[in-house]
Amino acid sequence: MRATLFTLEQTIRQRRSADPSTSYVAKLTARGRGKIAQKVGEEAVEAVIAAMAGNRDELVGESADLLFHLLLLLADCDISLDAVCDELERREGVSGIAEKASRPTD
Ligand SMILES: N=c1c2ncn([C@@H]3O[C@H](COP(=O)(O)OP(=O)(O)OP(=O)(O)O)[C@@H](O)[C@H]3O)c2ncn1[C@@H]1O[C@H](COP(=O)(O)O)[C@@H](O)[C@H]1O
Repeated sequence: MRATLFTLEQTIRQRRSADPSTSYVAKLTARGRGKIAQKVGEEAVEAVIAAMAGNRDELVGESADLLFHLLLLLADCDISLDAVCDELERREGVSGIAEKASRPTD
């Protein structure tokens, strides 16, 4: 999975400057960060709807759409997938319950 996402990240970075008439990545990039962010939100909602409907095939497809558009947004913000993976690795073995309990209270 990680290799697939890294390959897709590279493809996205290469396609950002392609001809928008032949590249969806270039076309959406040209529409601006707000539009890319909006697509991430839409795909997330579609994934949630598929999950709640119990539609596994739909959820797989919408999850792929979501990951693709998230990578596009990260590329637009010049944030590498490596940075996100590093953050996830930093969290490995730390229970979400324990982490939340250790936060300073306001
Ligand atoms: N993984 C994907 C991928 N997943 C989804 N999509 C496109 O994302 C778009 C999302 O479709 P939607 O119906 O949600 O959106 P839309 O048709 O733009 O509709 P509106 O936003 O206008 O309402 C579709 O055009 C899909 O084809 C993708 N387009 C490209 N890739 C990868 O990116 C590479 C480069 O693509 P190009 O830049 O198009 O060459 C490809 O080789 C693929 O590996």
